[in-house]
Amino acid sequence: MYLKRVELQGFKSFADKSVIEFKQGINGIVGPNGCGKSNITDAIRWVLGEKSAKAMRGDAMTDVIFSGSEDRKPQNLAEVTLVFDNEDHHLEYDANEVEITRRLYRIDKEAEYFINRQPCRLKDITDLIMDSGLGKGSLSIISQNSISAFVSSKPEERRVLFEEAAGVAKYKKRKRESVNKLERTTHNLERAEDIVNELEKQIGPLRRQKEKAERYLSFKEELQDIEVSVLVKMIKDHSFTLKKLNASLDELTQMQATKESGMVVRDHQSEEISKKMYALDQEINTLQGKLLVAMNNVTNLETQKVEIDANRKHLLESDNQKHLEEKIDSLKAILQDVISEYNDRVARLNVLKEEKDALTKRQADNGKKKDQLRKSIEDMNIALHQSRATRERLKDEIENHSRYSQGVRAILKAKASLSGIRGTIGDLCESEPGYETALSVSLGGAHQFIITDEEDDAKKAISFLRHNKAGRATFMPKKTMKPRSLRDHKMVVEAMPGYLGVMSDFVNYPSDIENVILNQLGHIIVADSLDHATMIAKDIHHRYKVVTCEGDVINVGGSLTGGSLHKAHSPFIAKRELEKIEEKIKNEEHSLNEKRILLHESEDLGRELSQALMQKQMSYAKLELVATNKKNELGLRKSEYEALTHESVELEDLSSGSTSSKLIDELNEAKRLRDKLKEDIATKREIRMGYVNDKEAIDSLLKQLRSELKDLEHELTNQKIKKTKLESEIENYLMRLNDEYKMTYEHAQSISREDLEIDSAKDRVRDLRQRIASLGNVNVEAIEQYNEVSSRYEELNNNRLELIKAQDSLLKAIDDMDHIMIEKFTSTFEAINVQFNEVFRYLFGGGHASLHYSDPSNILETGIEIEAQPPGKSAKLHSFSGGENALIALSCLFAIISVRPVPLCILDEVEAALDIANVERFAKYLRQFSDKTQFVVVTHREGTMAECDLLYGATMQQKGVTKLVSVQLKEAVGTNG
Ligand SMILES: Nc1ncnc2c1ncn2[C@@H]1O[C@H](COP(=O)(O)OP(=O)(O)OP(=O)(O)O)[C@@H](O)[C@H]1O
Repeated sequence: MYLKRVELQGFKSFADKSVIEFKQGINGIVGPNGCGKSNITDAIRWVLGEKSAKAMRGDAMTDVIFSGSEDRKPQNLAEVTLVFDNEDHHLEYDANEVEITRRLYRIDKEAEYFINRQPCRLKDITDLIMDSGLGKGSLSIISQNSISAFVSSKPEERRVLFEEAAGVAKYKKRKRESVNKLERTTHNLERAEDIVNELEKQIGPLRRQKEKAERYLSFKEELQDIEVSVLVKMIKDHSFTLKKLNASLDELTQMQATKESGMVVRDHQSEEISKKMYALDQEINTLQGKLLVAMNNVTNLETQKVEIDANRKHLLESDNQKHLEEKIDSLKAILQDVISEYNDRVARLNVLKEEKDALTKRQADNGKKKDQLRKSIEDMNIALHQSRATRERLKDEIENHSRYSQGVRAILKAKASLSGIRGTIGDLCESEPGYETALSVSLGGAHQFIITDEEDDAKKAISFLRHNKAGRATFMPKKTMKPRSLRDHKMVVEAMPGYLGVMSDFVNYPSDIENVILNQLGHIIVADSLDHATMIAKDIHHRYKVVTCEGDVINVGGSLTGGSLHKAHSPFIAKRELEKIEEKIKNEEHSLNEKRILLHESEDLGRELSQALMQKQMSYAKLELVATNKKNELGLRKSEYEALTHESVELEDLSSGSTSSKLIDELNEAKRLRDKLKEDIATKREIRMGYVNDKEAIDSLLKQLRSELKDLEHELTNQKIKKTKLESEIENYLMRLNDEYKMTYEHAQSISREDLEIDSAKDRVRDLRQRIASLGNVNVEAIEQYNEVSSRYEELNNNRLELIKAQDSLLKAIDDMDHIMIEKFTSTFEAINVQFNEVFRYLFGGGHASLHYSDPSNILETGIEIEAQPPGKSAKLHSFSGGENALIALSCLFAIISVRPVPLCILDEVEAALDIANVERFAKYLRQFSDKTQFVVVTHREGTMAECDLLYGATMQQKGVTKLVSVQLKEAVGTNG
């Protein structure tokens, strides 16, 4: 490696661009004082990284910029480039030629550095030349001043040269870096240890808190897992029991109602029977009065007849023949009476038969009527049952929202625990009669939209649905919703045929939700027919929806929707249907009651008819016996008559020829009346007896019913208490699910465990609750805090261990470097020491010199002492002459170069103080080393010039501006001269 070229511009006295080519060997620069020779050495030192303005012989670094002369203006920029031949790659740079440039601007004092024209940092330059022999402290640039100061300088200052020669600068720099690093590492380690200690203090209590929190969370988790399942199971069991209880309650209520209505009916029946019995008693009394009269009448008539019969008997029994005619007449009269009585009985028998037949027929007719009534009551019962089932289904649809989506149902169920939920549009409004279908199609699915008080209520409800995975719902905060209307089109449509109004006109709703209703329905037109609807829609350019009462829709934009509507899907239609079915049930119940009354009447009549028939049959049988007796008597009288008259007579002849006596007719009539009254009284008594039995049966039934009803009421009260208890327990379980676990029952069901044994699960819940309570205050955040602190602790502890490792390896590296440096330094020092003595002896022509460590115990920092004894003199450095000092310094310089050759050495008038003989010796040394070291020598001495391979003469042809020209030795001597 050697310096090929120096290019300067604007640097000190080099105002113009100057290029100085150098060769290997010895390059001399000569010229008169002050013409700028040393500025070249300054330029080289500057590029190689000099940072001291003083070393550059100025006050500030900008002093290196050409400051102007009489004829030239100052310049703003100084730039110097050194071009090195690097074919041997002495400089660790992958190029055969290395250009190093430094530039400085006056105005902003900005410095720029380049290596091979690539911008770089100053450090890159110092790193590049380090250990190349060109670095700071090397022998590359030695001035007259430094030569003369060498001997008198401090031993420690001198050491720098030896270090450079020993090539330990690199290690020293690395050591310095390592030491700095070690300091930083130690500092960091101390800090890390402080923090680690601090964290160790925190981590213990935090760990305990964290473990407590973890126990708490694990208990909580297990508690939730079990308790949710327990609650679900309890709700399920309770609901099942409640369902059964409800069914039983329904049955009991039904029974109660049946018994109550049975009682009312029986009471009424009993009362009716009492009335009838009273009426019968009245009738019987009257009849008995009449019977008494009739019986007296019969007795009177019979007495008269007995007298007549006695007279006749007397006449017949007398033996007087002259009275035979009278006897025959008397017997004939008797016979006629018997015939008359017999005929009367036969006639009465016939009447009784007719009456009996009539009663039998009436009884049969009444029986048929009863059957018909029973049949129609049965049919009406079935119809009523169906109507009631329809009513229950509709009620269930309306009350349990079975048609609503899952999300809407979940919100309505949890309504009590959520704030501001008013209900669905479908629940809150009702249509005017006849507009149910129109309202249904107008709202569509919006009847499920949930109205809330505030927007916040809707947000909370949505987060509730999300948390419980309970589906979706649409919410309409009543304060946020904006009402809609037909605006300017209202006037137009109002005048159109078939326009009935806007949908909201036909809806009843609470006043506070008006905005919501107007938002949904305020802009929907209702028309009376599809034709009119089409016309209206066309006229308003299909801007608004038009609906008809039949449910046809003309949508915004003009599309049409229509057809039949599934009624069950509309809450409004369902409500109307419910009203209708209620009315129907009322009518059916009324008709059923009427039929039941008719049946009772028919049953009563049946009973009366059968009693009357029975009496008739008894009367008939009695009369039949009387008629037979009369017939026998008649035979007897006829025989008596034939015996008396000695002739056979036909009864018809006797009866036709005679007229019945008035008495017999009266008697017959009296007996008929008496028998009739008796029969009537008997019939009425039998009926009354029937009523008595009925009343007794009814009264005993009433008694039984009353007692059963009492039992029923008691049972109902018990079951209602049970029901209330069950409901409140279910409510309580649901609240717990909601409050403690923020869950809907449906969600809880989806995650609950089926495999739990309920009693042991309940025990576990109790146990866990106790454990949680016994934990006291728990800081759940401690887990996060502990994790943070512990990971920080771990990180810092690792860091600390890394730092300790780094510290160890730095210490080892420093130790290694110290060993290398000591080894290199001592070996180099010793070699230089030997050479120093030799060069000294040569330059001084005898004597001896040596180098010593000022502190042998500390090779790494020891200074270098010089001991020199020129021939015949004592060894005291300060007493040497200037020339001797220079010779000693040069001895050392050459000793060093001989041990560790440098590629470039710039010597600025170092031999100025030597005598001619010594200048020559000096020059010879230069020649001796010039094959390994390139010399640039600034000199005034001819002896030196004579050894130069190339000579430059510095001139100032223009005042203050240096120019360099190549000169021959003779010229050079002249120039200096
Ligand atoms: N910034 C600058 N601008 C212009 N000229 C400068 C600047 N700095 C120094 N000089 C001039 O450079 C000259 C000194 O140059 P230098 O020291 O290189 O001379 P020299 O040839 O080595 O002299 P000697 O032989 O006496 O050592 C002075 O005349 C000084 O005015």
